[in-house]
Amino acid sequence: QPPIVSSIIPFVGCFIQFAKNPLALVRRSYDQHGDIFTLSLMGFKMTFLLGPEAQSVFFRGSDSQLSPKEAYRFVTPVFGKGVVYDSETEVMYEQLRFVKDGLVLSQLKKAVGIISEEANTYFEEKWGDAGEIDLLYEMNKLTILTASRCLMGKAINKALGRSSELADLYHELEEGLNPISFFFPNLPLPSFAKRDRARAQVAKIFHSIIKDRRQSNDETDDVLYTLMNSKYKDGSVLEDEQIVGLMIGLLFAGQHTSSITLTYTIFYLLNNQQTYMKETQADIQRIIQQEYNGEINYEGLKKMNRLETVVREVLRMHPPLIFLMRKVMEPMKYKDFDIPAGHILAVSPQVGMRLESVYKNPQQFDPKRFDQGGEADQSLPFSFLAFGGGKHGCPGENFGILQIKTIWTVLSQKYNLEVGPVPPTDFTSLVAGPKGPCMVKYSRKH
Ligand code: HEM
Repeated sequence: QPPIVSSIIPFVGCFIQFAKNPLALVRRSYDQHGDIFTLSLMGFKMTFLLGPEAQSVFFRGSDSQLSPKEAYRFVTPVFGKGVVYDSETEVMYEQLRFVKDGLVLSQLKKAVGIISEEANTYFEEKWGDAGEIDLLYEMNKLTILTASRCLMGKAINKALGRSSELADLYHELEEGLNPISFFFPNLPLPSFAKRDRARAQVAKIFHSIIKDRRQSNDETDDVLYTLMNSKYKDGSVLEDEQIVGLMIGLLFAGQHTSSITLTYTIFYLLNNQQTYMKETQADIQRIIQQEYNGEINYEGLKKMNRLETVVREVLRMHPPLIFLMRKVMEPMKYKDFDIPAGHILAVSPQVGMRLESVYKNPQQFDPKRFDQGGEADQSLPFSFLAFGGGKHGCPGENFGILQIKTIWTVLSQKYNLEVGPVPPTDFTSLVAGPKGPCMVKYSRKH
């Protein structure tokens, strides 16, 4: 069996160190034991695989051997019953297929127009000419608007009325899913009760949108339309409850991950004025302004290579999902080690992408490593982990990156920003982002 990281307290094991600073513990254990080791946490055995070779075992495993469902069941209070990880494996695959069908290229192309329109309106209405804001909070509010409009059309703005309501409800959903909920999903915590109330309210709003769509015979071709018209292999359609759960799950998966990455991207760009900021803005001028006459579109954004490499480097250094997990269903082997059924198998994008053996000078922000022909092109498969990999790799990768690029393009053409140094990361929440508040001064460009 893999080496067990020693601890003095039986049962509790390394839990206290893990809860305080999980990444330091994982990194220390890697330095001591190498690419596979087990942490004992409140009776759970969590076996970590680190480095591309070990990580490939995680991503190449079949679902019957390495189950994401069994590891992620704790999200059910948010996603809902019968949705993705709470459904039979075959049904889960089909639901994930519907999601992928909803995020095809034609949808992404439309999304750029929607996102830039929403972002423009948001800045005009909320920001005005000058002021100071908490960037992370603002990007959260904005991305939930842009993403929900892309998923279910203008009806969401009408249904919400007040633009911050959905963001507030989502905040409560997120507060109710912290790392503790993985170990104790049913504790009677106040944040869990709040989470359940928030879920019921979000579900009510989404149900009303589905009902309106049906009654008005609206055939707007978006993700909601795709879900409403998808059929399982047996010919049945999704129940409304499942559609609602998938929409909640998609927004949940995509919102904080994107807004955190966007916030860090802005901090890194502004902290690298003479290099990456200059290059990125020159690209906006050359591509968006000159080539496309100021129109922000999919083709133009795709050509903005420097911005893309900045976003990828931000994701390497600050992946919002710091641990990915599967439950071992059948005993398996890695090198000479037997991993027994029942262990939770984990990879850590945060630790794994800062290994010196994988990326040179891993603590240094260097987007050029993602240039064509650069260092990252020669790296082994499963070196870049921010979007996971294998059959459960993120289906929202292109959408997420496009959303970040679009919002930055709108924002940076409108305002000058003044920011402090890049904030440290808060690792206590399930989705790890900059420690707030992230105060930023802005003034309109003339
Ligand atoms: C910067 C933004 C994003 C990051 C860093 C990110 C990261 C990830 C990662 C690491 C996984 C793999 C989880 C695992 O293997 O256990 C994942 C899965 C997933 N993501 Fe994303 N994501 C982002 C944006 C989005 C967006 C915008 C959407 C939807 C529109 C989305 C939907 C999903 C879904 C549905 C899954 C589950 C896939 C499966 O289990 O097969 N993500 N994401």
